[in-house]
Amino acid sequence: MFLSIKDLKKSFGEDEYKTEVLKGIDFEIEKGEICVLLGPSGSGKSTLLNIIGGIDQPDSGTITIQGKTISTLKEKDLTNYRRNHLGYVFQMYNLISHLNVEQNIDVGKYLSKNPLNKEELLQTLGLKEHRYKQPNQLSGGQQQRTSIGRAIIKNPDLLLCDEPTGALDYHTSKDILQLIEDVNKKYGNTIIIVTHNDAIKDMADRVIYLHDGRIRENIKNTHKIPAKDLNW
Ligand SMILES: Nc1ncnc2c1ncn2[C@@H]1O[C@H](COP(=O)(O)OP(=O)(O)OP(=O)(O)O)[C@@H](O)[C@H]1O
Repeated sequence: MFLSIKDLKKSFGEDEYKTEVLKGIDFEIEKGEICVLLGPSGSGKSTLLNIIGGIDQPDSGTITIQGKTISTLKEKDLTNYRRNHLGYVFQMYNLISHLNVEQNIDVGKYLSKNPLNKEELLQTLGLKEHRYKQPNQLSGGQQQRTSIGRAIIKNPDLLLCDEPTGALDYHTSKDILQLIEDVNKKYGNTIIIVTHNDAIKDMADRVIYLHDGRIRENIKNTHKIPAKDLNW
């Protein structure tokens, strides 16, 4: 199994201010799967993604990725884990404003021992003719393409996407979802997408519904459809 999560718990605050956000999460993801994480606002999706991404620590429980338990790693090993295995895509792109498209993608490249070919990736991303533009000269979709490029150039085993289409209109969202699908097909990365958009579940291999800090449903989708055919 590529990713295995067992009895993961997390709370914030103390004593009477304590909120249990994850109340015992168990699931597994196979290598190369696209997993969509759905659930109402406040159900714990981002908290779970941040723990898998090594940005936050659980109170208890284990996360194992390719046989390595990451939930007990110390800071230095956690940094190496993030650097060598993870890519992160956020709703708000988080590009560096004074760097152009290519330089922003290079930020990811420098972090890797084994980066993908940049020319080929720029082609896949549809960014070749925009490579010398700065973020403020790009549309939202082009900015998100750049941020996916930055995350994917190091060829991470695991790509974590937190509301990757949250700031985009319908057509641009579908473009970005198709790009995520292309990347998954071409490079075989395992992908977790957190979203409020229920329609995205149809392109996933696995759909997990969180509700109030617990998994309400964990479904293997055997009839997934191409991102271009999604409708909402
Ligand atoms: N650093 C923190 N300190 C205190 N409470 C937090 C912290 N991070 C998250 N929470 C709380 O944990 C709960 C779950 O938040 P989380 O962001 O994981 O939910 P979510 O399902 O991603 O929500 P949304 O869909 O609105 O982004 C919320 O009640 C939130 O207020």
